Amino acid sequence: MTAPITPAPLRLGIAGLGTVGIGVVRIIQAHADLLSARAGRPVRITAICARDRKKNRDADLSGYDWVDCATDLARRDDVDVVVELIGGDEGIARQAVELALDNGKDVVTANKALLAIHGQALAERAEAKGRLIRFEAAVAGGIPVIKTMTESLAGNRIRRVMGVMNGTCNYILTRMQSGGLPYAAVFEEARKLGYLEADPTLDVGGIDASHKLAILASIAFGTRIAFDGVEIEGIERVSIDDINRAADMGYRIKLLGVAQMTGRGLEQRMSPCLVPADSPLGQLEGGTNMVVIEGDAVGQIVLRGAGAGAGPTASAVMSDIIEIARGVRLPVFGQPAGSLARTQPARTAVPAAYYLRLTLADKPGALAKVATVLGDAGISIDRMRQYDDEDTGEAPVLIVTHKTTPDAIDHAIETLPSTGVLVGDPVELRIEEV
Ligand SMILES: NC(=O)C1=CN([C@@H]2O[C@H](COP(=O)(O)OP(=O)(O)OC[C@H]3O[C@@H](n4cnc5c(N)ncnc54)[C@H](OP(=O)(O)O)[C@@H]3O)[C@@H](O)[C@H]2O)C=CC1
Ligand SMILES: N[C@@H](CCO)C(=O)O
Repeated sequence: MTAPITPAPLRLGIAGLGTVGIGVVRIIQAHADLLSARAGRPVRITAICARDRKKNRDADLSGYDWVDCATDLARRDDVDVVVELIGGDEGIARQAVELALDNGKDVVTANKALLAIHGQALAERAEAKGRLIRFEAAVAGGIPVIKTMTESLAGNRIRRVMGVMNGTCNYILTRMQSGGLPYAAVFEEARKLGYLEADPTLDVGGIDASHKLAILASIAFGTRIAFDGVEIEGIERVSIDDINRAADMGYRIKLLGVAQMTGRGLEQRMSPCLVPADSPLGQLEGGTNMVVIEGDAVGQIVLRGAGAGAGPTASAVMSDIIEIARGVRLPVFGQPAGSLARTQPARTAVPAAYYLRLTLADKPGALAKVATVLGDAGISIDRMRQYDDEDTGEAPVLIVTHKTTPDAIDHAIETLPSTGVLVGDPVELRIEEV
């Protein structure tokens, strides 16, 4: 009698044993049988790598070979897939990924920065070598948005992709609202909770979310990743006054990414926007992410879930590993890299309503002068509220416009100081239809 043939295991080399890396190790250790059944073959870690070998990682790593340099994983014969969980768009992460592809290994990564900057070159490299790069965890953590777009929605022409893709910013904005706290205080709170990236500008400056948006736009529109084409504004200038006054008008402020293809080119913008408080995006609390995809056949899809953290992010990494173990082989961005179109970046021209917060000198005719500037720019006022000046001699005024163009708003903002009635700079935020 012949013994049953055991399928060859898929052998992993894991580079990076931090939040996500250890999360992956834990899932593989806890669910070995389940993974094997679903993948059709065992999934094994053969070698691991991090910076500090002596660090207590609260996990049993004794069964795996330790290598001192991540590129060594890419050189090993007993590694089929290099799982890059170090981070950063340059340095060792990039070297390990490139070497892995060159040495005939597939790559799984959660590294949105690397993909946003070098995604096209890496995809071409992978395809030239007949290898894969999978990156479900790179966008919106545990939310399965990459597979949804490349597989489930492959029959659609995508009209628009938008969403909240940075949990830290959403935490800060919702916490400012719930606690009535200023930005600086909540920023400090987020730092103490360990929510901020080592370089916090990546979060609050909107860069991390823009990396993710650029990746989604490439898949959605069949275009080469164009991170440079994202118009980026972070949340640093969002004040507690804006949070409160937007709430008065029935809105929430979110760091919102929007990508859509227009006749003029690809619009990609990441900026604080107002959304209706009762909309799914408006109700998104804390570190949760949400991605909204609009396809011509399917209509609107809303995906919501944890955008970060060991479990959710490792869950997404595992989905890629199982996909490779099953033998599913898809082009990196959903179609061959050579067929991805070059695009022109296009500045947003889609009309929207706008929120304007102005502080005026509290004197006769001040409001009339503002109304004249707006009228001359072709901007019609929908709603307006003047707040108590508390004897300061100043009048805080909030205006919600009817839909108008970004050019008209820019023109009005440039012209308003010439009225001589403005105290400080006006604040202008787009109100996004969702
Ligand atoms: N944390 C999250 O929730 C999410 C993270 N990601 C992405 O996942 C990736 C990993 O993130 P995360 O786990 O949070 O990061 P961590 O900072 O927690 O872990 C990074 C790991 O990389 C190791 N490392 C750093 N430099 C080197 C080096 N030169 N050689 C070998 N190893 C090195 C570190 O080693 P040591 O431990 O010894 O210092 C550490 O184990 C990043 O690309 C991140 O953007 C994506 C979605 C969510
Ligand atoms: N800094 C990121 C981590 C997940 O990508 C966030 O806050 O969403």
